[in-house]
Amino acid sequence: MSFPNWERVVIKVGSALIAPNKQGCSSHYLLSIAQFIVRCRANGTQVVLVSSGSVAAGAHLFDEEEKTNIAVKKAMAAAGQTEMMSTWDRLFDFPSAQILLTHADLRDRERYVSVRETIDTLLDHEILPIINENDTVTTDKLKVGDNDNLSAMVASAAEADALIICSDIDGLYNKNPHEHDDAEMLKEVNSIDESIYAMAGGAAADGVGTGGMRTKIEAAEKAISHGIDTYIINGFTELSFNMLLDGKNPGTHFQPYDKPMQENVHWMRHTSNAQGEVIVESDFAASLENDAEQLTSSEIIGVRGEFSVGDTILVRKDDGTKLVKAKSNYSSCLLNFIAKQDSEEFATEFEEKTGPIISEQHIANLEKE
Ligand SMILES: Nc1ncnc2c1ncn2[C@@H]1O[C@H](COP(=O)(O)OP(=O)(O)O)[C@@H](O)[C@H]1O
Ligand SMILES: N[C@@H](CCC(=O)OP(=O)(O)O)C(=O)O
Repeated sequence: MSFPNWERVVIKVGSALIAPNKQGCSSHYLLSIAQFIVRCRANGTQVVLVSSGSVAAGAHLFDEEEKTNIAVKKAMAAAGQTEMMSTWDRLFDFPSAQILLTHADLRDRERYVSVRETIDTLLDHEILPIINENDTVTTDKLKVGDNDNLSAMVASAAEADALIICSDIDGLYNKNPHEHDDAEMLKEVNSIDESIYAMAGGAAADGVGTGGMRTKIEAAEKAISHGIDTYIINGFTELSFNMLLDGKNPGTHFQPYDKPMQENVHWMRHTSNAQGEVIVESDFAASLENDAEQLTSSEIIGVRGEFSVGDTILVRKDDGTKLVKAKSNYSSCLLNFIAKQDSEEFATEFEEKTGPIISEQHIANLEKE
């Protein structure tokens, strides 16, 4: 077998590979990853690196007892980030570039497109983008929270062919192998459902990782629905990378969808956050995916939250069933106003002039959830 015909890959590297002993960065495990990146580039495959490890790398600069403090964690990330970047940079004889992102940068369509353009431009100039979450500025509302999901969002934004998640374990097991001796590894996952999520536990309490397998499966789900081949592999061993270069699967492979979601629909479904909700009657029967214009103000029984024109909203039934996420052509203020009008004629006329509340080309269907 030979190296897959990937034009672009995203490689995600977990904290344990960068700062294994919580004593600053070590290049011990990074050498074989760096070598893999060099070989990919030599094969004509563009590489984007999503690297964790800033918190773990900066940890040794702070006292043990203060490490649970949020401000100190952010300081650890700020200090560790420079060390992590310089460790990677020393391993390459080509330039690298640092991109620090929060969820706020990705759920805003303009900023998302801007991130994508920057990644494209760096790759066109043979510069290696190295991406991490901007932990220093994030709050609960702004953050992605783990680099597994971040790497899937980046892989989608970059239109990558493959996402390779390098971890401290061989792949996904049917139960946490650190807790169950009889755990068995899955080589191939053809679809992700609740039974797959049920296998996944969190990160080890005494480890440096965040999210464990659950966030890796979330990432895989995001990536495969965009048609991206996804692997969870053991980044400690060079064999994993040699196998990938030979076109073999060294860990768990997640089969991408045959019919991937369109890029803007995928962004709405998996990256964008709903800024507000529009509630319709429980017996609302129209399929908004096929006919978005069925959502008129006369169907709306409630508007929740504040949103502006162009923001993503969630349309759900009164009984809680989620229908679609969609781009709103109206602000919450205006929708509230027309939904409260007694005269249906007024509302119909208004919408005829102003256009539909949501449009078909900006909808992600959630009915199967
Ligand atoms: N079903 C499972 N299969 C494999 N690992 C699991 C499973 N459930 C929980 N884990 C834990 O997830 C860890 C990997 O995730 P994490 O610590 O977040 O690493 P990383 O830093 O690579 O993101 C494993 O070391 C293991 O402790
Ligand atoms: N942004 C954080 C990493 C968060 C994270 O997801 O860590 P990991 O589970 O090791 O990939 C950092 O740089 O420390």
